[in-house]
Amino acid sequence: MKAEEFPDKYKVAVIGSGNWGSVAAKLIASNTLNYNIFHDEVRMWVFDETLPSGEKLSNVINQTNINVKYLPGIELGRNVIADPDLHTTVRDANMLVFVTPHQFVDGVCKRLAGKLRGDVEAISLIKGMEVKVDGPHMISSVISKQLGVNCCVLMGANIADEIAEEKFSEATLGYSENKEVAERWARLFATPYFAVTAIQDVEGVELCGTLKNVVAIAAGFVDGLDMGSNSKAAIMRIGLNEMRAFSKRLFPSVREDTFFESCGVADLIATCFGGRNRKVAEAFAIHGGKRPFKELEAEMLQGQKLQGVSTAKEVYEVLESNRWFDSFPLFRTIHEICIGSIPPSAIVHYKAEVHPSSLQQKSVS
Ligand SMILES: NC(=O)c1ccc[n+]([C@@H]2O[C@H](COP(=O)([O-])OP(=O)(O)OC[C@H]3O[C@@H](n4cnc5c(N)ncnc54)[C@H](O)[C@@H]3O)[C@@H](O)[C@H]2O)c1
Ligand SMILES: O=P(O)(O)OC[C@H](O)CO
Repeated sequence: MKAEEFPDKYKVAVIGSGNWGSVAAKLIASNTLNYNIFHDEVRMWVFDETLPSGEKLSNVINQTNINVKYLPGIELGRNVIADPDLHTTVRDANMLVFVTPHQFVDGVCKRLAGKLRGDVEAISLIKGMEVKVDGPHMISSVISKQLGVNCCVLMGANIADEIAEEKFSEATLGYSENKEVAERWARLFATPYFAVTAIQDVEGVELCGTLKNVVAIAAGFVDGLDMGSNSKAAIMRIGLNEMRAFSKRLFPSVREDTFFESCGVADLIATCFGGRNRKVAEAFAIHGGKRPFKELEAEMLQGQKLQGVSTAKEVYEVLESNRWFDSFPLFRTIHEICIGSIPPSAIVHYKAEVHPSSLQQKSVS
């Protein structure tokens, strides 16, 4: 079925083919076959690479229907077509799913600007933010502004490998205005094992997904130091409070109940127990902070990317430029540990600091 033969049907393209990108393509591909409103074919952009066998990853995906590097052992669906060319991937599409690691999205958008259909809707599955000279920018707004498109977000307690095996999980779809568009996205993703709830709070949903990766780094430090469950629970509680306070300072419109959706407390729990950020941060602490994250990431994740370390830096830059350090001691400490300024054990000592301002309160005039 060619897109030009059925102009009224929605045509989906997935931009990104890592661990979560491949699972997203699998979920979507099952639904484009199920629902008549979508074209069957799902084109997935592959940032191509040569495998140890000498073959191109995109060719192997098309021959085997499996992303052998980022999601081995899982069939994506025969209607998923891997495409190493970004422009042919999006050429006919009017539903674009962005799912690259966050550090690459700016470059991808620059290449796409002016090359899209006029009726494009976008959704971001990317957990991260960008800090530019004029301040922080959520990834959905980078996509929105650079491409002139509306952009929803989909976040949640979604460890990709578990969803690939069709184990039940939930996700939160954040939208700003158009409920009909949000419902179309929900229909594209939802399956009996992947429950999607749409809420009108795009910034809140995206900030939850972004900031929980920073807290997961702290949870990994606690695990690496073998501090036990009480310390880990304390770090997660303090982290959730800082997530909420930071989100509300950036966007006062962020809704309180968003933190109780899958994108909030549930993703925090999933990531602090089962995620890659936790795992690599644990190794960092076991090595006493002596082996840099970049080295551990390359060794342990085999091409998959951490988001929490760079997000911790981006959050730190926001705290610094706004003089917010006093209100976010955990976020501040996490970044300082990541860059080696203080040891991993500082993760539970930051609260013991005595600030000059607290001493002043006791002085008698
Ligand atoms: N993996 C998960 O469990 C999971 C779940 C939910 C959300 N997410 C989020 O989804 C986003 C994507 O994560 P992922 O797991 O699909 O990716 P990943 O961690 O598997 O990253 C690897 C991908 O990055 C690509 N890449 C490498 N260099 C590139 C470049 N210069 N330009 C463009 N692409 C390049 C690789 O080709 C590969 O597709 C992240 O923001 C992540 O936080 C991940
Ligand atoms: O593996 P992580 O730490 O990147 O986390 C994966 C997902 O974001 C969990 O929802």
